[in-house]
Amino acid sequence: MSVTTIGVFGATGRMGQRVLACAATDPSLKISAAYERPTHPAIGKDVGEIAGLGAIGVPLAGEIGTPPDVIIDFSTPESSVELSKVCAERGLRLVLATTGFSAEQKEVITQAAKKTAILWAPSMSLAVNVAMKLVADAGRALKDVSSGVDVEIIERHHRFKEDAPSGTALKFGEIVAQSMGQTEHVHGREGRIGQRPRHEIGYHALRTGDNVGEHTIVFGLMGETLEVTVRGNSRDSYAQGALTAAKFLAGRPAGLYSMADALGLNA
Ligand SMILES: NC(=O)C1=CN([C@@H]2O[C@H](COP(=O)(O)OP(=O)(O)OC[C@H]3O[C@@H](n4cnc5c(N)ncnc54)[C@H](OP(=O)(O)O)[C@@H]3O)[C@@H](O)[C@H]2O)C=CC1
Ligand SMILES: O=C(O)C1=N[C@H](C(=O)O)C[C@H](O)C1
Repeated sequence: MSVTTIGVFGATGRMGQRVLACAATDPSLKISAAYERPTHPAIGKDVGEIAGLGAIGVPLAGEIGTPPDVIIDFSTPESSVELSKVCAERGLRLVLATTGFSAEQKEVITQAAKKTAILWAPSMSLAVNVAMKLVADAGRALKDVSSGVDVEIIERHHRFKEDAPSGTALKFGEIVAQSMGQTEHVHGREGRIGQRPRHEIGYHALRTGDNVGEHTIVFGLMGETLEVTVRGNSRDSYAQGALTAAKFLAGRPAGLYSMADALGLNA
């Protein structure tokens, strides 16, 4: 059996710890490194201890020393962008799961993927990526309904989330616009007086408690409503997806890959 070595960037965060925990039980993976910012108070401590797994012999590092086969990143937009530049310079493969990028930051990542293999997805979840296919199909089927179809996207996440709407909600909106042709993306309805125009997609973000992530795409027709909903029950859905992505990416040439590639959903 071939073994893929991974390094986890943002290792002490909510997602970083679940990635470490899931990887530790997978014999086809070896955790060889874990990173945080160089000034992080836990630098040098065993990351297994930090993640509640017991010691695994991997100290938390502030920089990339001997590189793993693939780095998995769940951190912040600023640190992810810097990481993508380092990966491009050193030819390191990167699973990039962070969300909340500006247009300029997205361009830096896109350029980095010309020099190394980057799998970039706002959701590593299998169910979410299958839902993306369903939503594209629904959009194509409903695009020409003469009385019009209104699309609104509702997402719910935990109170600690720092970006809104979620990267996944924005991706769902992109997919809907590609399949149906809406030209405007509207966030909330306050101050929007008058009837709803047809050419917009509405986004609504809720932040409550410890919700690990829910997305509902509402297609409102005259006389009926179609909704596609995905609910995360545990962060392990994203962590397992990121590990699948790392195994897929190992040994790949430079380029920008998606979760649909890793899951074989493009076939
Ligand atoms: N694609 C997907 O499937 C998913 C994506 N996400 C996204 O992943 C990101 C992280 O989420 P979550 O784990 O909840 O967030 P957390 O805030 O819990 O974790 C982020 C971690 O990144 C660390 N970090 C910050 N700066 C650096 C740096 N320069 N170098 C290394 N590490 C750094 C933080 O450290 P410190 O605390 O010191 O700042 C923290 O430990 C978010 O953008 C989220 O939206 C989340 C779930 C699923
Ligand atoms: O911050 C989170 O938690 C999540 N973020 C991602 C997003 O912004 O889409 C993915 C998932 O929904 C969890």
